[in-house]
Amino acid sequence: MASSEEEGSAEDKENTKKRTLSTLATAWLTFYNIAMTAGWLVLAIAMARFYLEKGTHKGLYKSIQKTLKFFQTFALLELVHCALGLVRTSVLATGVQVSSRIFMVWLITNSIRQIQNEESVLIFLVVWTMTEITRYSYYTFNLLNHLPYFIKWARYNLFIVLYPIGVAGELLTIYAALPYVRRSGMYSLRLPNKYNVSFDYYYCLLIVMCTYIPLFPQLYFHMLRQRRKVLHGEVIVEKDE
Ligand SMILES: CCCCCCCCCCCCC[C@@H](O)CC(=O)SCCNC(=O)CCNC(=O)[C@H](O)C(C)(C)COP(=O)(O)OP(=O)(O)OC[C@H]1O[C@@H](n2cnc3c(N)ncnc32)[C@H](O)[C@@H]1OP(=O)(O)O
Repeated sequence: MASSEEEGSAEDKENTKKRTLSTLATAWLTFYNIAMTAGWLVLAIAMARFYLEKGTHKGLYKSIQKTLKFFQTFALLELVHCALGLVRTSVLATGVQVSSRIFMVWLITNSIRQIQNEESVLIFLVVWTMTEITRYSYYTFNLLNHLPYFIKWARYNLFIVLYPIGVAGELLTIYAALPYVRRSGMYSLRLPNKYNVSFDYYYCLLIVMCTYIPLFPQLYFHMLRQRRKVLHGEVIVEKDE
């Protein structure tokens, strides 16, 4: 049987391990959030400079695409943070949010050059940039225990208008892509083929557009609940947590 001294030292070791892990997690998250805030700030400055110099949004996507692809893809780490339990966040909401962004960047805007100059692309780019600068700076200052109220306010109020505008920009962009996808048959597999499988990217896009109808309200109401919790101190139990 272990003596109470041995039990005490095992408990101490366990506590030290937990503290080290929590310090490492906080250090990593602080680094991650600072890097992401900086990345989206770089994007904001690049977009503003492009517009001031050229006086048009045409060509803007091409000029910022590398930075956008890098930082938006880096956000896949948010799923890892959830999976490892580093953040107390909704896995479902994070999964939908991140996958739809990756989808928009890689499988729509990056893949279909003809739509890159659409106004709708500018809309979601501006909205995403405003959202992410606010969100990541909120997380950073929160971790450092120095959260200015205006950042907290912005994080839990701006989304009320930015979310619907961003979603409208995304849906209009997918809609603009439809004729090009239909004409080119891109990412589609027609029968007959050796796998005996058919896939039509055009119909896939129509389905993705339809999935916004049930999924977007879920995200929006999730954020409204977070808002009530953070700004008004209400205790809320999330179903998937
Ligand atoms: C394969 C094809 C798929 C296609 C699917 C199509 C379906 C599409 C449906 C709709 C898509 C929406 C599209 C979207 O791209 C549109 C826009 O973004 S428009 C712009 C406006 N957007 C927003 O405002 C985004 C809002 N969303 C979010 O903030 C998050 O992504 C979300 C996951 C939705 C919510 O975040 P969360 O649940 O994490 O809430 P909190 O921020 O309050 O955080 C909860 C706690 O976790 C801590 N946390 C989270 N992350 C971090 C971090 N990185 N570092 C440190 N701490 C973190 C946070 O502080 C909270 O902790 P505590 O409770 O202790 O304070």
